[in-house]
Amino acid sequence: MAKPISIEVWNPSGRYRVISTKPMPGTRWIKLLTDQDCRVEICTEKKTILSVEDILALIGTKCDGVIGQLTEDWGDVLFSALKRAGGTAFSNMAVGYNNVNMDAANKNGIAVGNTPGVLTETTAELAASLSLAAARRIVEADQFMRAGLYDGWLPHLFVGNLLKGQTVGVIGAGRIGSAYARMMIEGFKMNLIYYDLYQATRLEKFVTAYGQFLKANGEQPVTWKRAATMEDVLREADVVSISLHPILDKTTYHLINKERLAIMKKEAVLVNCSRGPVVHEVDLVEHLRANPMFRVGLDVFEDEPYMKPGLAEMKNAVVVPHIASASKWTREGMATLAALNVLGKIKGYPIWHNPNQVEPFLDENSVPPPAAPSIVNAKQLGLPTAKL
Ligand SMILES: NC(=O)c1ccc[n+]([C@@H]2O[C@H](COP(=O)([O-])OP(=O)(O)OC[C@H]3O[C@@H](n4cnc5c(N)ncnc54)[C@H](O)[C@@H]3O)[C@@H](O)[C@H]2O)c1
Ligand SMILES: O=C(O)[C@H](O)CO
Repeated sequence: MAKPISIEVWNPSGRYRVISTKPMPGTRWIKLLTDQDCRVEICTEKKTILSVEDILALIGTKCDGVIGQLTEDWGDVLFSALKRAGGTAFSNMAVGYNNVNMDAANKNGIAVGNTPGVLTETTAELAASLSLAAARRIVEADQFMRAGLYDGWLPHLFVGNLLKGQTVGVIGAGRIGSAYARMMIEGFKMNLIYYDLYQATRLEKFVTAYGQFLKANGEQPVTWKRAATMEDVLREADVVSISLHPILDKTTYHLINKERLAIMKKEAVLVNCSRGPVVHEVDLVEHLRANPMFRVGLDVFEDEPYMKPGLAEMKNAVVVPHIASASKWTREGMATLAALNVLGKIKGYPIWHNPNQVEPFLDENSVPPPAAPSIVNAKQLGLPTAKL
């Protein structure tokens, strides 16, 4: 489109022009901006993914900050246009920011925000749901019922995997990976093996304490192990969940490929709620085809919104459209954090000291702290941090 036509404007006389490239859930984020002298323009175009040209037209000649989406390509073209328009702030409405070229943002002096924490539990719950759905063949069984194929209980009908006492593997035991691990350990009494560049001390302490609790109650205690290599996790785990860092670089791109799939158990479950390109999807389809008892739960895909040929036909794959953070509370909270990131930078507020603790910004009954909740390039831009 030459110029976006559908724009919803809030507080037209506001001093700072803030654009949201999509309508976002809730209205708190709009009020927080308009209360602080922002004119908020929301692009309401029906098109799902805006192109760079679309966003350039939105930015125009005067724009202080933009709230964008993970589907958009934020590189030098957009950041330099934002800079020319007088802008200093951009925030993804997402914790992951692999759609953002950080070098370009730094070069143009644009602060880049993300939305950690608020989506941790929601995303972990979806990863747990996919683990169960895949292990217990829920989607396959549902389709079978709806097709009218059920003609009575059978000993072999949709036999799946028991989770209790099995080993859950987590690759990337950060916020989401640790929350997922706790759900699987507490809920299904699974043992843990994880791989991360850093030690997940709190998670280890939790598993130790829970194991002691189970033992004191006469139950089999759960255990944990920090793996020396990712291969150890793949080899030992019955259910593996990937919950890695946002940056897709040579350490995370196609991390799960033919060779690594081959070392997994034949009846393992693999869940990906991180980013699609972490898994070599063509190799995965081949592996699913050759190993019908191997199952996968996918929220993300290598070439979203598309799936690689063959994946849709695989009965041993459960696929959902990137909905891991899709609970009402979380999505409204993500919108709030993204808006406050942009607002904080525009107003010259300091950066919040701990992006793992963003609760004070999410309490609807109080005024949020005068800070930008999470700016990922604060250090590079020399922005001050504050504990308020
Ligand atoms: N599917 C979704 O809707 C959805 C929702 C939220 C987050 N995500 C994705 O999940 C990611 C994780 O989010 P988070 O809040 O848990 O982030 P986080 O930073 O708390 O955790 C990421 C963990 O990965 C580890 N890590 C990074 N590179 C690694 C490597 N090469 N090998 C092993 N471990 C590595 C980090 O040390 C860290 O502990 C996000 O960046 C995003 O891409 C997806
Ligand atoms: O990175 C993220 O936040 C997700 O992919 C969307 O919630």
